[in-house]
Amino acid sequence: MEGLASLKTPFQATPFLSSRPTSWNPPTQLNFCKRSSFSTFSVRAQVESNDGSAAVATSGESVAEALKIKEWEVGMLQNEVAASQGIRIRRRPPTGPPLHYVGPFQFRLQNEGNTPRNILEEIVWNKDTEVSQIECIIGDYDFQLKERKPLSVLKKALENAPPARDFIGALRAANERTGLPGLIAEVKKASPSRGILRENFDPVEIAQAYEKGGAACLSVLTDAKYFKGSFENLEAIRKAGVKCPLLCKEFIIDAWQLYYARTKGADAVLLIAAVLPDLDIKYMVKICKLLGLTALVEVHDETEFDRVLAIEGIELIGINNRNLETFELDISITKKLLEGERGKIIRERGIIMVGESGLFTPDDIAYVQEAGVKAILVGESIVKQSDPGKGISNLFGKDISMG
Ligand SMILES: O=C(O)c1ccccc1NCC(=O)[C@H](O)[C@H](O)COP(=O)(O)O
Repeated sequence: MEGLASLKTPFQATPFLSSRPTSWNPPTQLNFCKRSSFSTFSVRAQVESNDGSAAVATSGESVAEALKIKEWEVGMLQNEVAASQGIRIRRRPPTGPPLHYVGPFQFRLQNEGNTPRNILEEIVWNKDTEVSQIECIIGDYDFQLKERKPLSVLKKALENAPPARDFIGALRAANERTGLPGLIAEVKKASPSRGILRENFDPVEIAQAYEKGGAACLSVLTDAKYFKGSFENLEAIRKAGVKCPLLCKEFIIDAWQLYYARTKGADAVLLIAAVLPDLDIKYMVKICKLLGLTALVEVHDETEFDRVLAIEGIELIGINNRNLETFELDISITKKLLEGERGKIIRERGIIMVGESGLFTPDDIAYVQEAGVKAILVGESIVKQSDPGKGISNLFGKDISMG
């Protein structure tokens, strides 16, 4: 550990939040990352030291470091805002910014708090790295979003995107046609809680089987690292002529992802209240409306549900029966959240409720329908079947296809 002290830069970010410590905790671990590809600016950056004195950085390296410090500060502010709304998921690791470079490696001294507290937090931290395209090795995984394009380029690409289709309309129509909750059938190869769900995974074939089997809409996993999904899958399903509207099942943390999803043919996106502060949800719901995307806002407990109900303009809310921090499944969560005053508000506003996760039998469907959902999101129980279309009739206990 002694040797690590010599890696410390004399300059650190000026603390701007009263609750934040003015210096880093003692390092417990050394993290090696591939050096990020900051361009070397010839501008001057001002960085303040712990004692408040300012220093001017002229080299590209120091500017890059100053930028990273600022980026880290923004992340910490996001964590504080989220925590004040009862959000347990921290947007970024609470470690200090990188402190030194040696050769092609960037050294970062880590605090004990740098370990994600649960799988959802790990996914979010990974997504933050992916989306901001900081090339980095996380464990043995070296990922970079292949197609990070500036927003101006994405906006241009929107002109050629296939038109957005009516996701809620499709769910309502299915519900009216069958008298059962409209099905959002999930195209998912793997998940953190269940591992590989289907070895022989052909997304287009599965999507077509779901459509034929009576699904109203599809949910397509696009996260690569934890779900073995991709935007190529989403695009391929859309291009294959599947008519069911498509939900891009992604961990959205940045509005850029909404534009990206739309250019790839998504009709709807998932916004997770356990991850996104209120202001982000409000802002993203507005962008979704501008893009013609439907926002499915997902909650898991009363606090999240009340936060979402306080936001105007939300038309589709999912109750996830799976606790994404512990993987625990309990379909009575749907019933619990829809009882009493909250259920009344939902009915008055005509919001469509979606029961998500852990639905395997006709009894499960009847239970959540009785609780008040007009739609369900189902993955495991149907994607694992050799014929996923047949999986749908098994799930409902009858054939719900159009015939
Ligand atoms: O399913 C997981 O392991 C998981 C872990 C962390 C974040 C999200 C996760 N799942 C997303 C979902 O909730 C499901 O894919 C979806 O609701 C379908 O659930 P199921 O029918 O139980 O496959």
